[in-house]
Amino acid sequence: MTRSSLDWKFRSSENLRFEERKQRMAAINTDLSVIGYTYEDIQNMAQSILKNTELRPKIGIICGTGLGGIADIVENPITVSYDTIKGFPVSTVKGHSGKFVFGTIKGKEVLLMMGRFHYYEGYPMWKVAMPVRVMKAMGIEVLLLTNAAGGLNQDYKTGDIMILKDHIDLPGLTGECVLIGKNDERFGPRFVATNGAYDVELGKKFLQIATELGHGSIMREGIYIMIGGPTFSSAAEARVLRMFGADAVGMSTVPESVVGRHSSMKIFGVSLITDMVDLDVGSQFQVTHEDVLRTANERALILQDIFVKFVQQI
Ligand SMILES: O=P(O)(O)O[C@H]1O[C@H](CO)[C@@H](O)[C@H]1O
Ligand SMILES: Nc1nc2[nH]cnc2c(=O)[nH]1
Repeated sequence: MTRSSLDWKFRSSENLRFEERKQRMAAINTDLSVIGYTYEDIQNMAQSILKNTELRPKIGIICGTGLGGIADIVENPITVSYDTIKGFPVSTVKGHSGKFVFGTIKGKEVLLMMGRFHYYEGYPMWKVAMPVRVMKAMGIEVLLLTNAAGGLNQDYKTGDIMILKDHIDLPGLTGECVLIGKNDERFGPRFVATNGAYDVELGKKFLQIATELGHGSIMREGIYIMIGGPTFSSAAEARVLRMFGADAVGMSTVPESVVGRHSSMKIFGVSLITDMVDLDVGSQFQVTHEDVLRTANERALILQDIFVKFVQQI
């Protein structure tokens, strides 16, 4: 290689590095006022989805991992696949099929999200919960959140069903709150209280229905903590989460709950305890996504029975 071609190679790789550095700086200095979808984007998405149906449900359900079976109780379903909605993210996790389902449950109109978005999929936090704004724009007033979670409370068992009393937004506490960015007051206020986010009456109703159906012994009420994932917690980390006061851990729900609250929605949350988190440092037990899906599948019918009655009574 001649000296001049070597020079050229060196200079072009320097230029590349400079360009890369410039791009990185631009990303770091991203103007927060342009992050996210505008109010108009959200309205447009909502209107385009609603073109598929005459239904105008007020109850929205987000199905957790492996909990898409809730859709089996929907009568006359009309599905709208996420990939047909311009600007909508796509589901990438097994157990999240990636579509909206409109229909009725015992005559009551509902909208299901079969497939949510998680931070660990690579979506920025504001995108993870953006569909909640779309649901609000479609007329949803009551948001029912479901998830698969690991049990931290040692009194819990795999297969238990935990009604959320409260949550801990671990990403939010460490600077990844879903509401970071310029606030558009048409979505909700700049500052929003998140205490008391989970509707007490809805919680009581769910518990009562589950108990009447004979499932009282597996019902729990507790606190959900969100971690970013996709790693399941180490035993030492899980001990910290338990010390924080959490009863169950998962990688979702909290951003949706916060955005729902910001949008003045009534919120209910329920976790299926798909596995018990190992708190024993040194243990070789390794939970898998398949374990989570298996428990979700085993409890599908019970959750369906409870949801039929629950939705009827909202
Ligand atoms: O929270 P959902 O979506 O139910 O899923 C839970 O299950 C997955 C892990 O198996 C994680 O995504 C965790 O958050
Ligand atoms: N251990 C554990 N189990 C889960 N099941 C669903 N999510 C989780 C999680 O974050 N940790």
